[in-house]
Amino acid sequence: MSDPTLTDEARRAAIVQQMREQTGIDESMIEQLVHGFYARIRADDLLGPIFNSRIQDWDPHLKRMCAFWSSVVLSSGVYHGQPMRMHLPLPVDARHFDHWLGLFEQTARELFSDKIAEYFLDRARRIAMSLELGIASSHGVLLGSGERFHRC
Ligand code: HEM
Repeated sequence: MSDPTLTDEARRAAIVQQMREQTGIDESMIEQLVHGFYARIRADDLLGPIFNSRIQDWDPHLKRMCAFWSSVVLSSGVYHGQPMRMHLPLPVDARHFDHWLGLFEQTARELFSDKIAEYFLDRARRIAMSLELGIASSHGVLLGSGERFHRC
C-alpha cells in the first residue's frame, strides 16, 4: 500500500527510485545511450539524411529522447509526445527499422552489461515493431504476425 500522505510528486519519485534499483539503470546511463546512439545516427549513410533533414536543433531532440527513455525504462512519466504521429510521414520501412535497431544494439552493448543492453533492446524492438505496423497500416498494408513492411 502506498502512503496516503505522499504527494503525487513524492509517489512518482519513489516509483522511479524503485525502477532504478530493479533495472540498474539511471538517468546518466540513459543520457550516455541517447547521446552515443544519435551521434552514430547522424553520421550514418542510410539514416543520417532522414534525421538531419528534419532536425535542425539537436539539443531539444536529445532532451526529448532522454525523457522518452526515462519514461519507458524508469516509469518517470516525463515524456509527453506522440511518437506514432511523428513517424507516420517518414520514408522508412523494415530495412530502416532493422538498421536503427542495429545501431541501437551496438551502442547499448558497448556501454552496458548484456543484461542492461537487452533490457533497452527488448523495449526498443517492441516499439520499433509497433511503429512499423503503424506506418504499414497508414499505407493500407495490414501486416500479419511476423510480416514486415517493404516499400516497392
Ligand atoms: C526507421 C527508424 C526511425 C527513424 C528514421 C526515426 C526518425 C525520427 C525523426 C526524424 C524524429 C524527429 C521528428 C521531428 O521532430 O520532426 C523522430 C522522433 C522520435 N523518435 Fe524516431 N525514428 C525511428 C525509429 C524510432 C524508434 C524505434 C523509436 C523508439 C524506440 C523512436 C522514438 C522516437 C521518439 C520518442 C521521437 C520524439 C517524438 C516527439 O516529438 O515526441 N524512433 N524519429
